[in-house]
Formats: sequence, C-alpha cells, structure tokens
Amino acid sequence: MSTETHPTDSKPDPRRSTGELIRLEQVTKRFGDHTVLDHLDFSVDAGKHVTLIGPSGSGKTTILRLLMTLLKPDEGTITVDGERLFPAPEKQVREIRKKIGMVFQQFNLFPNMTVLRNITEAPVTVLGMSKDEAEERARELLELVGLTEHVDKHPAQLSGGQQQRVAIARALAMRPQVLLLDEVTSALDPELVAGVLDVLRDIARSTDITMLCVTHEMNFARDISDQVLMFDSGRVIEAGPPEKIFSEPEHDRTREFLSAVL
Ligand SMILES: Nc1ncnc2c1ncn2[C@@H]1O[C@H](COP(=O)(O)OP(=O)(O)OP(=O)(O)O)[C@@H](O)[C@H]1O
Repeated sequence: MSTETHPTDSKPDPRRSTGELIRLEQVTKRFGDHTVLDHLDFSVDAGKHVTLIGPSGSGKTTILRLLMTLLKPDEGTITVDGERLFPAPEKQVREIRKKIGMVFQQFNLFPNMTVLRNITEAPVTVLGMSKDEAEERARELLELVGLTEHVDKHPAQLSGGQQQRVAIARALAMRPQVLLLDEVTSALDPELVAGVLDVLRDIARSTDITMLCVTHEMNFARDISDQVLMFDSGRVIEAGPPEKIFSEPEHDRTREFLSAVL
C-alpha cells in the first residue's frame, strides 16, 4: 500500500486499513435463470488499483453494484474491511457503505444543486460534517479535479467531462476507502475522455485510495492498475499485473478479447 497521502489530507488517515480490504467468496448472482456471477472468488488489497476487463455481459458492473449494495447476491459472502457486507444486518451495511464511493457512467448529479452543494450535501447529511468543513474540503477537491471556477454553477451549465469530474469530487468528499469506477468515460464525447482519465490517474498516483475499476480504456487500465482481472461468463479466468495480462495473456479468451479491443 502506498504511504503517500491525499493532497487534500493534512495527515494520514488513521482509519485507513492495510492488507485485504474487499473479499468476495463463492458469490453467485442470477437474474432469472441467467447466472451472471458463478461462485466468484476474488479479493482486493487496501490501496491497490484493480481493473476488471472482459466481454460485454460478463458480470463486471454487477460486481460493483453488489459492493454498492444496489444488488444482493443469491449465494456467497462479501466482506469489506473485515466486516460482512453480505449477509449482514442493515446497520452494519450502512456503516460499511460509508467506506465505499462510486462514480457511474451517467454522472447522476443533483440537477437543482450547485456544484458546491452537490459535493457538500452527503458529507453534511450523512457524515454530519459541519457546513464550513464540507465546503473547505469541496473547494480542495474542486481544485484537484480542475473545476475551481465552476463552484457556483449548476450541472447543466457544465460539459459532460466537467460533470463527471464533479461526480469524482463528490465521491471523494465522503473520504471513502474504496472508489468504484463503472465505465466512467463511456457516456462522454471522445474529446472529453482524456481530461477525466487524467484526473483519475492523478488520484491513483497521489492518494492511498483503493480503486476497483470497470473500463474499456485499456491504456488507462495499463497505466493505473496493480492488477487486472479478466472476466468471462461470471468468473475470473485470468489475473495478473497489467504488463503480464496485456503482453502475455495465457488464456485464449483473454487473447481474443484483447485483440478485439486493443
Ligand atoms: N437488473 C438486471 N436484470 C436482469 N438482467 C440483468 C440485470 N443487470 C444485469 N443483467 C444482465 O447481467 C449480465 C451481466 O451484466 P453486467 O452489466 O454486469 O455486465 P458487464 O460485464 O458489466 O457488461 P458491459 O461491459 O456491457 O457493461 C448481462 O447479461 C445483463 O443483461
């Protein structure tokens, strides 16, 4: 795990864990008679950046949605920071959820709130942070994502790339231990993709946050990942550092997938 701290942190966060942070054991998820995840096992260590790749429909987004508790598995256990996320009592789930932030393909900003309020709302209402502290942190995060001058605008006044950068700042404002990124550039015009990926590269480099990322941007995956997991039919069929997966894949399905997308 990186010992570097976030540029907006004055000191290392003592809540940060080391060692294994996320564990899925024998997780199965079905939609009707379609088994999307099939006795899936994998774990992510604290501070690592893990990218999920694989064909459309292989279950990558479903994993992020399970971690966000937007879905429940049919079988198996999910553990975050040593505590059960599933199965678990509702109160425990709420506490664990505070450790997890997510950025979606569609930015999902609150349209009637300013950029600043979009970022401060959850820290104030969910974490009980004072308004002043939340605003100070929001301004630091807006600097990190390069949007300082847009603080008083509403989402509709921003480009898609700018909105997505606000969504990233909003997720970070909750000081999550884990950031889930679900194809965050897929809905953007091509010329806006690089700006968002640069912000994420910067965050990956300069913070100790754990990232679990679904992306079709293979160069980005190569740049930020400590580990790449190749999915097929609801299972991890190959895992390893990006230089290994992208240059010397062992599995035929990985080779086929990469030759189609690279
Ligand atoms: N709520 C749902 N109800 C029914 N089927 C669903 C639901 N959510 C996902 N699925 C199905 O589960 C399968 C896996 O979906 P998922 O979005 O996890 O795949 P993915 O690997 O992220 O694909 P992509 O790269 O296209 O986003 C797909 O066949 C999808 O149609």
